[in-house]
Amino acid sequence: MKQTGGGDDAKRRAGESAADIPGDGDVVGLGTGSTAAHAIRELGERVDAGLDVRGIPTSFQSRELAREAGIPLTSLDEAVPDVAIDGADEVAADGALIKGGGAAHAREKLVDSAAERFVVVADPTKESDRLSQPVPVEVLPDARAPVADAVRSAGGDPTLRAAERKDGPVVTDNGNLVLDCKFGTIDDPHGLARTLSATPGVVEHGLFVDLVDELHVGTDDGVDVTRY
Ligand SMILES: O=C(CO)[C@H](O)[C@H](O)COP(=O)(O)O
Repeated sequence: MKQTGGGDDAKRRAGESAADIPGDGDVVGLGTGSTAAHAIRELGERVDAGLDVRGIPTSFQSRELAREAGIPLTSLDEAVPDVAIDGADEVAADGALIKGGGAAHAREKLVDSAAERFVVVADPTKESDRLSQPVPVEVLPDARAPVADAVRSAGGDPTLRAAERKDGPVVTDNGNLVLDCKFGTIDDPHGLARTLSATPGVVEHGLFVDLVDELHVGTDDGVDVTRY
């Protein structure tokens, strides 16, 4: 069941709690979204105070934030992340996630799955018994129609994500489009993840299964930590 108690304070508590994790010498995957942004800003404060870390951003947004926060950057070509800190749109009881509300899930999955330890930061509104939010699917621009057909065949209802401040679709940092695919309650996230991954033209989908090591949920007065 969905929880109440969200809001920016809860997100900040979660982000600051996760920013406690990296130690000197660590490489940190920097997630995307408003909750991960709190972690990035807090990490920046710690870098200012002498912490020696390097960040690997998961999006244009997290790169900009990290630069502003003064976090030195590196890439997956140079280093393996010791820890990745990232947000989520929905977190199931077993730690399965839906991500991609910011259309950054392709690079997020790349960085988060490469990390030795993947830490999710969230507020209580993201928690759910079973996943039921639409699944964002990043597609090559030419693949929009065939992927939409494949999603329908898999029982989903795809909608091309529209941009809010321009006419036309959202274009990802990778130059692709996003289909938000409603499947209702997802009974078999592993099976659906396999089906989407095997569909030609799909760059990446927002189902993150068996990836999370730790969940930090900010509450009204603290942070609940779950380890998987
Ligand atoms: O997956 C994401 C971006 O692609 C974000 O992590 C997700 O949308 C959560 O965002 P927020 O912390 O702002 O609620």
